[in-house]
Amino acid sequence: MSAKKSSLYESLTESGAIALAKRLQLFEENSNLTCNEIGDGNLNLVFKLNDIETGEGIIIKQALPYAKVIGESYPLTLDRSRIEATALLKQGEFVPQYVPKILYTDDQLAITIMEDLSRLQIARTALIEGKDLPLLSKHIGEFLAKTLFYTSDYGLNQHSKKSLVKQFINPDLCKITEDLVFTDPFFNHDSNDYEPELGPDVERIWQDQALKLEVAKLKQKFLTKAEALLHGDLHTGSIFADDKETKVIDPEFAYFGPIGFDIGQFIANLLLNAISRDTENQEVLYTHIETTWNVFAKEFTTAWKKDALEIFTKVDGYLEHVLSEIFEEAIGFAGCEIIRRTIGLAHVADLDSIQPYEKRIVTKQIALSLGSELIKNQKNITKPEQFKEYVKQAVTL
Ligand SMILES: Nc1ncnc2c1ncn2[C@@H]1O[C@H](COP(=O)(O)OP(=O)(O)O)[C@@H](O)[C@H]1O
Ligand SMILES: CSC[C@H]1O[C@H](OP(=O)(O)O)[C@H](O)[C@@H]1O
Repeated sequence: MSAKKSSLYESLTESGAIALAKRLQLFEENSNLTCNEIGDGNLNLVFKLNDIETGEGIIIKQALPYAKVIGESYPLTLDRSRIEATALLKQGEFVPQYVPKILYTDDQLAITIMEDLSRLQIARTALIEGKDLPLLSKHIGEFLAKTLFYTSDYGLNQHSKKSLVKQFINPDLCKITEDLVFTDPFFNHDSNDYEPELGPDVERIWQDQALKLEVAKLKQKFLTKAEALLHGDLHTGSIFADDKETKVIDPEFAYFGPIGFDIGQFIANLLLNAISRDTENQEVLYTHIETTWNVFAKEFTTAWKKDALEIFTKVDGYLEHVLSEIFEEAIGFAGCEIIRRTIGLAHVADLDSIQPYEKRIVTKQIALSLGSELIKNQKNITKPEQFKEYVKQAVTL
């Protein structure tokens, strides 16, 4: 079986990508172009085209009718390309400074052509190399506050919100998250992938009924709480950054879900990087986590006070209630992301590149313990400053 595709669809080759770019007059007809397929993600093709003389470049991203990392046995809708391009354009209305410029889209060919961001570095790689990325959390806090507030029922009128929800019905990609983040890691499922030394720790997770009850509640929120237009996969591999600039890419998992999910995924990936470091180098990550939340809360509050449309937003205590629910859910979602990145199908280089092997195993044990603690203690962690304490507690378990 394969995903539905139009008769116009064909997957691009490097020479096909050059021909397309010239046909679209994105370069001069006689320009001398190079093209390389550079996709290192799990799902799509990414072609980087450069003009040899001027150095100018563009990126052509194309969805395949299946998940690249698994192969044709895992059909996947091409509609994710439309969703990704539409989400980038929508986010660009609120925070153009934090998303790539879109040059062209074609839903039939499942193609998005965008600005080449190669001047920046993928944040995960930069953090693994020990870079600080000083503005990362300030920028992501603002990205989160504005994209989430202005697509929520607080910031949109009822009809506009519903019509936007219709454009972002994304069942295939949501199913991946429902399975890989919220289900498989908590059961003995074939998709799980972990070192044999982690067997007893994994078994403990599968047996932990209190943990599984909390995961069930979080999964239910992911399934039903259409609060705002999420990025849907906001890990540090979906962010380009340097010391001054930040750009968020790859929102093909976008759908209307709980605001805390985007925040939780980002925080989880900062924590995964933190625990991969020696203790003395972890502080910068905890500061990033605090800043992400503080900037998010400040910008969300500003938008609420300035632009809220919902009449109840004027009621004392409602904003505080909404923010504390978002925070609590973010902690729980962060715990699920940490566990799935440790023992599920899709790992992260922060953990998998740790040497020697014994240190990698110990760090993964810490990750599992930390993920479980966050899920079970959502209600007790009420401030971002408390993360450090919980990590320390998890390390000593
Ligand atoms: N706009 C861009 N500029 C430069 N490189 C990009 C751009 N978009 C994607 N890439 C490269 O392609 C890789 C995969 O892109 P991504 O959108 O994450 O694909 P996938 O959807 O398969 O995960 C990124 O890690 C990055 O190296
Ligand atoms: C079979 S998809 C696994 C995993 O990959 C996605 O990430 P990315 O597109 O950035 O490579 C997403 O996190 C999925 O859970």
